[in-house]
Amino acid sequence: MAKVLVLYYSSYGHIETMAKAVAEGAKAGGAEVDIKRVPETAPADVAAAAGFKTNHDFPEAQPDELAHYDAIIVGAPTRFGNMSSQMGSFWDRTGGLWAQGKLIGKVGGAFTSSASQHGGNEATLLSIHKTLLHHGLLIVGLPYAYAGQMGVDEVVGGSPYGATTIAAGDGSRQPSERELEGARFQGQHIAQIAGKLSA
Ligand SMILES: Cc1cc2nc3c(=O)[nH]c(=O)nc-3n(C[C@H](O)[C@H](O)[C@H](O)COP(=O)(O)O)c2cc1C
Repeated sequence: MAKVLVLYYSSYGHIETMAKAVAEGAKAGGAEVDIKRVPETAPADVAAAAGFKTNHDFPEAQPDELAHYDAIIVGAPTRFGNMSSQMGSFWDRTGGLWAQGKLIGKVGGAFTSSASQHGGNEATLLSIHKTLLHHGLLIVGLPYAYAGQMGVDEVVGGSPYGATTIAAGDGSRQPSERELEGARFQGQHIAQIAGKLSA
């Protein structure tokens, strides 16, 4: 059975909701799944002023734990077209793992959230992909087999680079069922591939 880690950061809960859906899909794909978050790095006064979440459903990850998994699926909100600095800061602590090649050959994926439909969500996914590639992970996105990413009948996230959701400028929009289904699809797809590679 493949072991999958869903590793996320979320200021307002959108990515946390997506992380749960990714994990549901990975479980359906036959994997043993953990969900962990990376630590908040914003100063407490900045986090409070911006209304960042302080109650979290999942424990903090430690960099060394990444080596225990067959697949790592990373979720972080879009910040000026990049992964959030909290997630980047976590990966900045993985130099030791990189030096030992501990993550080479594992399966990786990315999902994100952005305020607007074209606010840089694909660029954010690629920013996560770059980090995973430097560590030697094999990148898996959200294939067009998930047809819910197509169509223009409603606002919908999702791209071949990974699952996404659109939060709106004030954060009022929550992940739609179609976006959550994309997250589940990506989780299941990655778990199935990791299962084959680790068999
Ligand atoms: C400093 C900062 C920069 C942001 N940059 C972008 C951006 O470039 N494009 C965009 O669409 N949304 C941007 N956003 C909105 C976030 O992506 C949005 O709050 C997030 O996706 C919500 O996910 P969360 O609830 O998991 O934190 C930014 C938010 C902050 C606080």
